[in-house]
Amino acid sequence: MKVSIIGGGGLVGSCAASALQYGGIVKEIALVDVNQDLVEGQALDLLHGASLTSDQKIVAGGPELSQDADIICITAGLRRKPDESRLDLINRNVALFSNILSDLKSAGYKKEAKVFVVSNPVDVLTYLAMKELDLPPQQIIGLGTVLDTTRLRSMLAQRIAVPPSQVQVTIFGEHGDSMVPIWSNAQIAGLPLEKYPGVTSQLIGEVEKKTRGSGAEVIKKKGGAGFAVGASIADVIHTIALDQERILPVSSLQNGAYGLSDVCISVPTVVGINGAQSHIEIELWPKEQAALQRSGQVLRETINKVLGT
Ligand SMILES: NC(=O)C1=CN([C@@H]2O[C@H](COP(=O)(O)OP(=O)(O)OC[C@H]3O[C@@H](n4cnc5c(N)ncnc54)[C@H](O)[C@@H]3O)[C@@H](O)[C@H]2O)C=CC1
Ligand SMILES: CC(=O)C(=O)O
Repeated sequence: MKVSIIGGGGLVGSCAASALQYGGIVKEIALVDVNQDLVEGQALDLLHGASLTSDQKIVAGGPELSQDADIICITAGLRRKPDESRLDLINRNVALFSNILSDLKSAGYKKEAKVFVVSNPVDVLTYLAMKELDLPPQQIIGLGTVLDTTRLRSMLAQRIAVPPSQVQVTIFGEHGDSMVPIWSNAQIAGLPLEKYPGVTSQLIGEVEKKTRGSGAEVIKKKGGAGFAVGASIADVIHTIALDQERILPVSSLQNGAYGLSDVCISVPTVVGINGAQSHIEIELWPKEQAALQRSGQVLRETINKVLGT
């Protein structure tokens, strides 16, 4: 299993590469970036730790490194400014992303390749990749609300002093302001969240607010997300590589579940070796269902505005 990371010289791409190195599951990590010195430096730094981590091949270079990749992860992009919404970023990022897709098409890629989009605004760029690349839609996946979901679980766990892995709550919708935390099915170790000792609606509201503001808070304090997004990327890549068919809130093209269609957005998705294999539809509270529809509309309107499709 070979993974190429386009934007691998940057913060997100290099943190993803480091998480993949510790994971030890993929055999080859190829870092691609327009900043040649930076990407060579990142690859060298990873290589220096190889004898302590795993026996992976680590290389750096240009778009040709994606030709034989099984998963092409795109993290290249401009960062969000602290006061800028992720959707505002699209005007600056769409041209850059289109160039990357053109480079990919010129260099060539495997027909079984999975293209995994992380650059923001991730849902819109996932849709653009799906339109531009000659691949089945299920092979195009966006990170979607995987990062938001781990942020929510981890911070809720800290507030109520339980292990983060025992918190079950998922965010659907846009990776952005209209994200929809699904509290109707939330559990702690299989127990209903609302009955768990110490959980109040005020606490839930506070953790939700903190999660919505997490991206901006991290940008303000350290320039951008790195470790958590790197771990999130590695989690999705390992799920594909091991064909685990785990249910993850990745972004993918919708074809009717939850009344959503012709938009890439996060809903629970079975992820395996074929990519985003199917969507799982569950009953939501009416206000959650309505919020998800609104989130889909936000993305559709943006796609109409900036891509004209
Ligand atoms: N979906 C998500 O959950 C998250 C998405 N992001 C997004 O990830 C993107 C990258 O963020 P950072 O790594 O912090 O930025 P960064 O500035 O550290 O890295 C971006 C890298 O992309 C490279 N690059 C630019 N144009 C390129 C091209 N045509 N081909 C190859 N490489 C190219 C740059 O040289 C740079 O090394 C941003 O769009 C950011 O908003 C960041 C965090 C979370
Ligand atoms: C930058 C971004 O999208 C995040 O940290 O959530």
